[in-house]
Amino acid sequence: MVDVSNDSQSVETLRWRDGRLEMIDQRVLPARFEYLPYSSASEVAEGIRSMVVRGAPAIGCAAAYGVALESLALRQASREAFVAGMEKGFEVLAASRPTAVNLFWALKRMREVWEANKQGTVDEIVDRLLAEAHEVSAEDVRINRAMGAYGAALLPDGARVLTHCNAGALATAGHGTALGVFRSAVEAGKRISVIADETRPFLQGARLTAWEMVQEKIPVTLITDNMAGHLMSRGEIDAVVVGTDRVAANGDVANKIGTYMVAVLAQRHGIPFYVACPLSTIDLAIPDGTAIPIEERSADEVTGFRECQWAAEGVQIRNPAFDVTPAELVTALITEKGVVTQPNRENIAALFAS
Ligand SMILES: CSC[C@H]1O[C@H](OP(=O)(O)O)[C@H](O)[C@@H]1O
Repeated sequence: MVDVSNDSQSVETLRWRDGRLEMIDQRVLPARFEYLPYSSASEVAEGIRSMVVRGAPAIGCAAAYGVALESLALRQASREAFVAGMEKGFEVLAASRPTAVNLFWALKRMREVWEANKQGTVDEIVDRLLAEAHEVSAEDVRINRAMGAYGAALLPDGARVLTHCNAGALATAGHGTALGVFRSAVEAGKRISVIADETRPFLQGARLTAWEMVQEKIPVTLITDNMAGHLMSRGEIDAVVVGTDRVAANGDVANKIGTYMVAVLAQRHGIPFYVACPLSTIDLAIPDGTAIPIEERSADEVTGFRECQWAAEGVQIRNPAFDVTPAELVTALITEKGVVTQPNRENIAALFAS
């Protein structure tokens, strides 16, 4: 049992140690808890692509550090090689995964710092980029706590809340988005219990959400993905809270594959379906969910898990990693600026204007 049950924060998904980034290897949790070291943009990009780190906000934080690491790695290069290397670093990070908009939000933010400082000395550039990367992560935790407080107010004492995938501390720089709502509810004295979908094929629910909740002694029950409807029909689920990877301007929500099914079932049973959504995950440039790029991952994530392969040889495989829940199925978006009920183009735009 790893001791993460301290008062100040949940598990530290990413950390800066001795001039390099370290990230928890989420591919091997809960069997092993270990940090892997990163010293360049390309290494971080591979960590994002292979899901050492995953979850929209965590991906954004990792990418921000990837840019800062690249400037450190190029410190001794000629000015021309430094600039060329930095551009390559932005490019390789942007190509790591397509759906989570936080990746592109973070890279845009780091590029603004790069453009504003690239006439300065290399040391000045490195310092400014690293300071911004630290701020992206520190801000993420503050945002998650603000969002958590708004979300906690929506949950009645004793609520049994279903979540899908992992939108926890492991998907962020800390506290979590959907799981941040649960943490904030518990901090507010509410006796909520969590029902976690295992979330095939990468099993973020069984491996990550269950682990986070057990570590912090928040009651959690694991179910397979095909059980949610049955529990809802038996009145055993009071609310659903999930995270998101990208929300379109009209409120359509991209999230882990299987979320759409949960949303349809929730509507069928009159159960509120909430999406914990930092503003950094809303993409106003995308008009609706049909324009959100859906990542298709490798077949071997479906055919088995590590050494254990169960699918018939030669079978065709699909592995879309996300799906889109139409805005009309979303009861409310929970953001750091408040709760947006029945999200639509107008009230989302108003969020940014407020
Ligand atoms: C708080 S964002 C978490 C979000 O990211 C997950 O996807 P992945 O594990 O593939 O990065 C999933 O969609 C979660 O809801």
